[in-house]
Amino acid sequence: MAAADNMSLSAFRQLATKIVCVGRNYKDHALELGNAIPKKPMLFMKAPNAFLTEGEPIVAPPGCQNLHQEVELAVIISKTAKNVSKSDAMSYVGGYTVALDMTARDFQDEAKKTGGPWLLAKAFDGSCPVGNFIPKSEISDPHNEEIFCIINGKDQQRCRTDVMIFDIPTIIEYATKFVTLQPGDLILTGTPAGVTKVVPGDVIEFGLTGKLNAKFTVQ
Ligand SMILES: CC(=O)CC(=O)C(=O)O
Ligand SMILES: [Mg+2]
Repeated sequence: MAAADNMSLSAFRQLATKIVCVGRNYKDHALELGNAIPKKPMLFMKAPNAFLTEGEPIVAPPGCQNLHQEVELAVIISKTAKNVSKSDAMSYVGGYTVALDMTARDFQDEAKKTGGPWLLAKAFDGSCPVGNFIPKSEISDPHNEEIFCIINGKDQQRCRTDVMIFDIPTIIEYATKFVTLQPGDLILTGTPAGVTKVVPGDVIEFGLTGKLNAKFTVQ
């Protein structure tokens, strides 16, 4: 059995060396922020210092005035993956979770203007709250699920995963040409429309309909 199959959330969190994130993978979200639709997967990275699990508060990075939530289906890698073909890609998946790609939107807007990197906007400590581990066997088709995000009891994001622009095999094939993925690494597959500013006291619930619910509070 591969290393990350059937493991607990805390085990994969300990193994993970990185979180690879796909940007602009849902047309409606790219358009809501005035971005072009990408022709190939747009990748950036967070480090394990970004992980938050339930019970830990979401905290904006110093100086951020516009913190946004982005709910995303996350894929957990089960074995070392380098130059993986699309046809083999799903055998490298050990399970799933749902995560928030917390984004300091003001820092990101500034970086976009100056051509600077997104590190402070996307990879600050605690920028990746994650839900529980969902074993691969519980999801027969990750492109036929619904992700949701509810803020203070109100639906904020809800979308089926079949509309993602680049599917999971395409993302794994593309990413592993450049970056070796290790067991426990996460791929965040991008967010649909509905990102918004969150402030201290907000309660963010998110998950995969019928399969996962997670709840975090902004401090
Ligand atoms: C514009 C973004 O912040 C890209 C991103 O993270 C996404 O999920 O899309
Ligand atoms: Mg994102």
